[in-house]
Amino acid sequence: MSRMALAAKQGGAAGIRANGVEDIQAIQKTVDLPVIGIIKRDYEDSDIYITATIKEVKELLDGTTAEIIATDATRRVRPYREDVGELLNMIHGAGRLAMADISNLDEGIAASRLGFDIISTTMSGYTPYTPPIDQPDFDLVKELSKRVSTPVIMEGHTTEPGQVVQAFQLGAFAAVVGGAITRPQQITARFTKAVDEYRRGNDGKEDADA
Ligand SMILES: CC(=O)N[C@H](C=O)[C@@H](O)[C@H](O)[C@H](O)COP(=O)(O)O
Repeated sequence: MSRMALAAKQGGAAGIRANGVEDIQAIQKTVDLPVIGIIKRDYEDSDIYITATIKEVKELLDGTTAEIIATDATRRVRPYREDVGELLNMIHGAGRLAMADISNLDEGIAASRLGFDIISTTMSGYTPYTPPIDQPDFDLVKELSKRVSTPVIMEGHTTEPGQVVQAFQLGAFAAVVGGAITRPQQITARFTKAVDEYRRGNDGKEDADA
């Protein structure tokens, strides 16, 4: 992951969002970009998995110097019924910035009021009450940017550079791009899917002409 981060820096990225203490440490040794740190961990009593509890916040604070800590700030019940405000206070108490991963406008406004420093559209399409999407949630970026003074980050489902430009046009402060940069399997599948669709549409005729 540190080499991925270096490649992203060489490509002009302004920051890195990374998962896990070990990877973040390696990334911070390799690049001098600001880091958004998260820990993804599953819990049995909750669907929340991005920096879900105080434990993960503590691990990130103790184990890394990530400038920003992101946590799921959706309205879903947290593991052990913890309060997101507690996680926020811990992050601020350690002098770091807190980023709220939300899925809709209400959650974004609530996170901004609670004192989060950054609101991100990360969870749109992933909560049971938001429709599945195959492109960034531009409406959410636009509405949030109008309604909160907190910086808004567009994150999730980005596949094209033009979508990042669109985010800025709609008022975003920044964009986090994941799989389109870091997941070769996902990138390859976009190409093979396009070819498969073409072949199906032509009923295999292009093979006959070849
Ligand atoms: C929902 C969830 O777990 N999102 C995660 C958040 O850290 C990552 O797996 C995503 O890669 C990231 O949000 C960027 O999104 P995309 O890879 O679509 O550009």
